[in-house]
Amino acid sequence: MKTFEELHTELVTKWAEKDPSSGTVTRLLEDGVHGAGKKVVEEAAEAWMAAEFEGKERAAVEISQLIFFTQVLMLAADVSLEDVYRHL
Ligand SMILES: N=c1c2ncn([C@@H]3O[C@H](COP(=O)(O)OP(=O)(O)OP(=O)(O)O)[C@@H](O)[C@H]3O)c2ncn1[C@@H]1O[C@H](COP(=O)(O)O)[C@@H](O)[C@H]1O
Repeated sequence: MKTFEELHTELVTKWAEKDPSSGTVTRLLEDGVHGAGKKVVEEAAEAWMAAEFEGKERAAVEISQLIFFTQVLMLAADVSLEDVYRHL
């Protein structure tokens, strides 16, 4: 288990190092902002459907994917946690 911030720190580090063992880094290099953005939209729809029709556990899984791909989009767009938190 990890928190939002812990996942973010891990992804930022792997992205900065262009860690070749990271599937996230590999995918981001291939797909960029466009690919990450499409995944956010896809996972948002899946999270909505799971929450409405599939119960709490499935909703939690899909929301975790939405969080992950939101963080991937942040990396792709060079948006930091501070950039986001400033607006909360
Ligand atoms: N939390 C995640 C995570 N959630 C989802 N995914 C990726 O997203 C995929 C799920 O997306 P989909 O359901 O759309 O699966 P898909 O069918 O393969 O995707 P498409 O065909 O749509 O492209 C998984 O197969 C993973 O590749 C994740 N990949 C990594 N993490 C975490 O990110 C960190 C870094 O991981 P690495 O990059 O693997 O080192 C670690 O803490 C991991 O636990």
